[in-house]
Amino acid sequence: MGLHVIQHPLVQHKLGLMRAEHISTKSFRELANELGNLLTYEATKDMELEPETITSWSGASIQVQRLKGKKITAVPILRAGIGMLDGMLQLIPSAKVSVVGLYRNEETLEPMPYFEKFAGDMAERMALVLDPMLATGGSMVATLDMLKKKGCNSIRVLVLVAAPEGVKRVLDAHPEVEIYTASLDERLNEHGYILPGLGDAGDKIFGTR
Ligand SMILES: O=P(O)(O)OC[C@H]1O[C@H](OP(=O)(O)OP(=O)(O)O)[C@H](O)[C@@H]1O
Ligand SMILES: O=c1cc[nH]c(=O)[nH]1
Ligand SMILES: [Mg+2]
Repeated sequence: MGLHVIQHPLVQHKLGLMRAEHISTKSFRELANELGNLLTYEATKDMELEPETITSWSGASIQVQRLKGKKITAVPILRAGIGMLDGMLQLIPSAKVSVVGLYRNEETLEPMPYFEKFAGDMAERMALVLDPMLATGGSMVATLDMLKKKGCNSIRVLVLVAAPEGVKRVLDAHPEVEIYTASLDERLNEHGYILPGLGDAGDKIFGTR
């Protein structure tokens, strides 16, 4: 499938609130987490279940469903991806967290790696990569390259806003990856910012603008 643009009304409403010019740090941060939660819900819709027999409250033996298969690691890309992490962990509280640190060189727009710390057994895990912005796609492709080097081959990407340029770059380099986003925006401006976009998501989440 490749790209999934989530049209759920709550997702679209919350993203619309985030686009306002004078949004506060508090509101932007809350909404990033709420959308992290809703995108996680959508991105895990097809997870496999397996039946298990348990003793229920009445003492009867009943069959229930439990999640089967791969363990999960959340992969927030520093800094801005941290803004979606709590929302994801509300739904998957037992997920391990692997952290990748990258910033974009403002002149060249190339990703500059500065940190990585992965969970164990990456080959056995499904990675849910978190970053509010998929712009040129450089940071995301660098992250996916790092994940694959660790043996991780089941990867889903969760971004609040995606530019067509970034989607193409990611899917050209990693065609099997699924991208979940609240919006496929119009384009990048001459500085590599997404239009209409959200502005600098990291600065808005951390209050450093
Ligand atoms: O698709 P790209 O062109 O690579 O741009 C997207 C990246 O840029 C932003 O991070 P930034 O470099 O601003 O770092 P920050 O999260 O620390 O603010 C954003 O959070 C992505 O990681
Ligand atoms: O629009 C953009 C592009 C990259 N990083 C951001 O925070 N915003
Ligand atoms: Mg930033």
